[in-house]
Amino acid sequence: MSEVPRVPLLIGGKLVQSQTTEWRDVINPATQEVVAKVPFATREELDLAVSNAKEAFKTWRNSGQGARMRVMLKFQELLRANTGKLAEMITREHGKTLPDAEGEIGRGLEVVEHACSIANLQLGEYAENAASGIDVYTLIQPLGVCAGITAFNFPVMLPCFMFPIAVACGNSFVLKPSEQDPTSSLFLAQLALEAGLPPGVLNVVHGGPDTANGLCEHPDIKAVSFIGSTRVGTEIYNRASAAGKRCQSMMGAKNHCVILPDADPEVALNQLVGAAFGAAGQRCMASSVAVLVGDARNWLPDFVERSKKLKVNSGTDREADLGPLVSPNAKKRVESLIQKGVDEGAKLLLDGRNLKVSGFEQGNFVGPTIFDGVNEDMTIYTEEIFGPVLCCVGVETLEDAVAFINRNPNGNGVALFTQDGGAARYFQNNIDVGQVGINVPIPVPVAWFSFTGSRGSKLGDLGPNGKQAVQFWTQTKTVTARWSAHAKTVNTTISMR
Ligand SMILES: O=CCC(=O)O
Repeated sequence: MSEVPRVPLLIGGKLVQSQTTEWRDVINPATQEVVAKVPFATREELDLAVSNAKEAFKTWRNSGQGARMRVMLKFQELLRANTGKLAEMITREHGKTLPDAEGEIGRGLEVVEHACSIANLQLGEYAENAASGIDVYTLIQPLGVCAGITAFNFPVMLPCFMFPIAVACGNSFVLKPSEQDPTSSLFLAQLALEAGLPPGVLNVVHGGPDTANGLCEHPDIKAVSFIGSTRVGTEIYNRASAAGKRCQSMMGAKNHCVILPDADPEVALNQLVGAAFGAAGQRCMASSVAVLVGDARNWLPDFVERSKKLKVNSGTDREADLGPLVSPNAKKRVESLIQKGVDEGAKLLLDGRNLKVSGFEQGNFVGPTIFDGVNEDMTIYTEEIFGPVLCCVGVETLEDAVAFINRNPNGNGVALFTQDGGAARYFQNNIDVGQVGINVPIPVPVAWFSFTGSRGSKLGDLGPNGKQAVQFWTQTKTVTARWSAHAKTVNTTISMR
């Protein structure tokens, strides 16, 4: 029997085997096969990663912008060339379908492409003669050693939401990917080093809560970015902030999709099927609540029929629409929330429990599940389910829909389907959610716009990507400078008098 591979750490440009005694199994969610073992790094290993990053920062911060952009250009090329290999790693450890994995890599790639133009993004301001003979200008400088802590659901895209812009700005970085699917995140970092990042500029340490807390409290780390659940994100934000660090936590959600009766049903229903059940609902931007306005409520039977047609199978089947959930625990949690929905009186229109997938009987599968008659007090509405479960709510008017959504504490994403421009304009103006889709079900912005989830879905001012990412990973230094006039100029001036 071949031995299960042990996932190394990446410290100072080298892959190193952890000396820890604490290892966890990395499990294929479709088969329960143990595909790797991941270490929970020791405190010494975490410190070593940070000290390597600190050392590397001394020279990397003064490297030319052109040099940093060329590394990113090479990195995007390597990411493209290795998409197939990365996608297989993601599907093996996360479970999502290969097309979903490739889609995720594409979204990560977009951020790397954005980082290729860092010289245009990291520009300061200059005022000549702000006062007579005095110039004022800003330097947009890197912070130092930065850290990223990422969730399991996008093991390539979420790290890409962090380190490419951070290192392109001149920082060094320590990444702690999810211990549930670490292999693709590590390989991603290796590609960045192969592209030309000097040793120590990007390091990877694996682990659990102790490692995350260690990064939040390490005196040599200046900023922490987190993407994951609200519970963990709040803890990370509080710890990192108390330790005096800049922190951004992008967290849980309950994303509503409003369908007006004037929408094109073919478009709206198909898009909602994908947005609610794609990636098995394990994404912070999944549509988890459908708000059906007026007669759009009559479309529910049609929606249920469309949802029944989705194919649930191992992510390696390219025809599959949904793969398994990430772990048996995740499946158990989602199934118990479904039961809670039934117990609390919601109407179960489609039940995805007790699904057996032929050839993958051990997989953590849950099929598309639809509830109608959901109200604001039900647990299936108040909790983020993170599974393929859609809650449906009926309201009379668009104004009712907006009021209903604005009462929800989360503010990650929202969508509206309509053919009425005035309604769309009213909606975008009045909805209190940071990312709005108009006839677009999952409004994750392209990488040159920032990820602007809001309210309960976010802690910290600045989001990943776009201009906000550059602000997050840099500090502005303002210089007020007076130089006495050049001697020759002085003489000329005097002689002209
Ligand atoms: O998980 C967070 C991001 C997304 O859903 O695309």
